[in-house]
Amino acid sequence: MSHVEVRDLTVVLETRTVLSGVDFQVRGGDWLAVIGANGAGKSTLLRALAGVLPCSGEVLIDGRPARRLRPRDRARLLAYAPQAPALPVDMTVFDYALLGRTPYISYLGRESRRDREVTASVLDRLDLASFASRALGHLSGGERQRVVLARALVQQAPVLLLDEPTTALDLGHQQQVLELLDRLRLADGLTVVTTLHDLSLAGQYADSMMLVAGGRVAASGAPAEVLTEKLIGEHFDARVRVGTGAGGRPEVHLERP
Ligand SMILES: Nc1ncnc2c1ncn2[C@@H]1O[C@H](COP(=O)(O)OP(=O)(O)OP(=O)(O)O)[C@@H](O)[C@H]1O
Repeated sequence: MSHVEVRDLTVVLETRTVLSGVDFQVRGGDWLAVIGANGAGKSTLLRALAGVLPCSGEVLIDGRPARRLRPRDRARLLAYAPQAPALPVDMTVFDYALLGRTPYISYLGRESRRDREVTASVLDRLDLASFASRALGHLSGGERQRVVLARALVQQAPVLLLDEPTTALDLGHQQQVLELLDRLRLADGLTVVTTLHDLSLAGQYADSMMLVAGGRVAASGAPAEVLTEKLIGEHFDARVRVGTGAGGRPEVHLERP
């Protein structure tokens, strides 16, 4: 299990400070849901954690500064699924997902039977086995989103960073993906950080939540501490009613003004 600690994370893009002084920790095997209004800085946070954006501050994985890791070692620890990456349209689903094995394949080497087995098994768990030889350009939005997630899972890293992993998915596939992540977390001790716009879903699955507003942490804690009518009203400019669902977890309902 890998513990993630972030200290004073700051990201400046062009001349704008998009994230400022962000501190948080995720215990190994826990699920943190990052929420916030459009433009709050959620994707930027995940990209900075994934090491694809320059940032200041510190990202520590099990106490080791991520910036000092070689890209290959970092990729074995952290897998990142962006929201809507540009995909090579002619590449097959299988070959794209297999790219997740890159950190395990030696330079100029070829993938092993195990690499192909891991890839096939993840595609199967995401209902993508029958798409394996299909070109990425010939997929629906939800199928593409599952393929991006598949590539991240194929990486078998102990920390998963997922940017809005369910936005394009139908209800059944949302449930399938979130349940799969939860099972992997419980069985393999994966540490999961997701951004999620669906606040009720976030509240159902996350151990802890962090509300980001204007590039800063506005609130963090257990789902019931973050999903309050007051905080949601203030930071999303939305009128909601927060009820209590299964297991005492908060459920957020939009109310007509
Ligand atoms: N290259 C850039 N240069 C300057 N500002 C940028 C750049 N990229 C993103 N931003 C700004 O940074 C802010 C945070 O963007 P980010 O994508 O992290 O938001 P988000 O919380 O993920 O939003 P959403 O919910 O809409 O996906 C936004 O105001 C965005 O316009």
